[in-house]
Amino acid sequence: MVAVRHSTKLGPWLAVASFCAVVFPRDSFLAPRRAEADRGPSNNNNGNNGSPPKAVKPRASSRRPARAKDLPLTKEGCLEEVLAKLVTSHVPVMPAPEVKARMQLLHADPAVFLIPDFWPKEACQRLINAANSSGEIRQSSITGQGIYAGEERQIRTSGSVVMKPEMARRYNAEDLVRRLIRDLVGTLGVGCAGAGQVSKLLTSEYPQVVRYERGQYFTDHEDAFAASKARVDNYQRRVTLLVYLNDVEKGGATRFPKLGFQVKPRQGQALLFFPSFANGRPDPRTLHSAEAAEDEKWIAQVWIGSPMPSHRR
Ligand SMILES: O=C(O)CCC(=O)C(=O)O
Ligand SMILES: [Fe+2]
Repeated sequence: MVAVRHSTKLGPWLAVASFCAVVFPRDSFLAPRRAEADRGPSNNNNGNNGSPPKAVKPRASSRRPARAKDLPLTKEGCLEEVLAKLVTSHVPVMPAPEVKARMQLLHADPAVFLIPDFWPKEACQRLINAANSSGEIRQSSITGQGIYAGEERQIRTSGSVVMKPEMARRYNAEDLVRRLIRDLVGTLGVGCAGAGQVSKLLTSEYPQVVRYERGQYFTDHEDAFAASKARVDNYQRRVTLLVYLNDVEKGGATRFPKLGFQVKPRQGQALLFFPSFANGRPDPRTLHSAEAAEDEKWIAQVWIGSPMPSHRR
């Protein structure tokens, strides 16, 4: 198995607040630490038992909680039940009612949510413009055990810019970066531990903006760190949020080969899933990839993490 590291500086953008509706990232940071994965593509590179992943068509908004097609758990397919289970299995998610009404359940166990119209088109375009005008987009970083210089290009060929505060400020995107965290915590209620309380243990890595030019891709990988690595660093990724910043007509789908579906990028849509269990072990079912883009693709991406349970003080 190839071991992969995503290289992203960690910063406590996620301020801890009493009420999840009013959470903003902090401007001052604790000493940044490296968040590196040595967990990489597991064994499955070619989809689900050789059959091509099915496209997932976004559904129209509905006041009723959404149900995923082909749910592996027929009795647990209801959005409410999936949210209830997440509290103990992975991380609590308590979306605001108007968001919950729009949330689509793409997969029940493990939970994968799609939120159409998470961000307005104008905000998406502004973040693309900020990343573009920064001139700081570099080969997306992956280094790790067993990977030699140059090999990372075979695993991930996209370009990224890490939206650190000074960068966001310089390119007029500070409000958007703050909004990304605020929406993730305040609107989607990630980490809300009941009665509006946000877990004090969660922190956010610096958001990244990623560009895939024609032919660029990211092969099968897990976002969580190997448990051994997470224990040493006392940090594990708990939540992945991807916001698709543009419509991508051809290529660029996010694929979940073990779950048998893929998501076509639509501007403003968000994809939410949980790369590790509550006990800090990676959830290998969340293996995913970005298929090669034909049309240019832009995403914003943010990881929320926490200390490993046994290290909690
Ligand atoms: O671009 C995508 O669709 C997936 C990106 C991803 O998995 C990542 O950045 O970790
Ligand atoms: Fe990923």
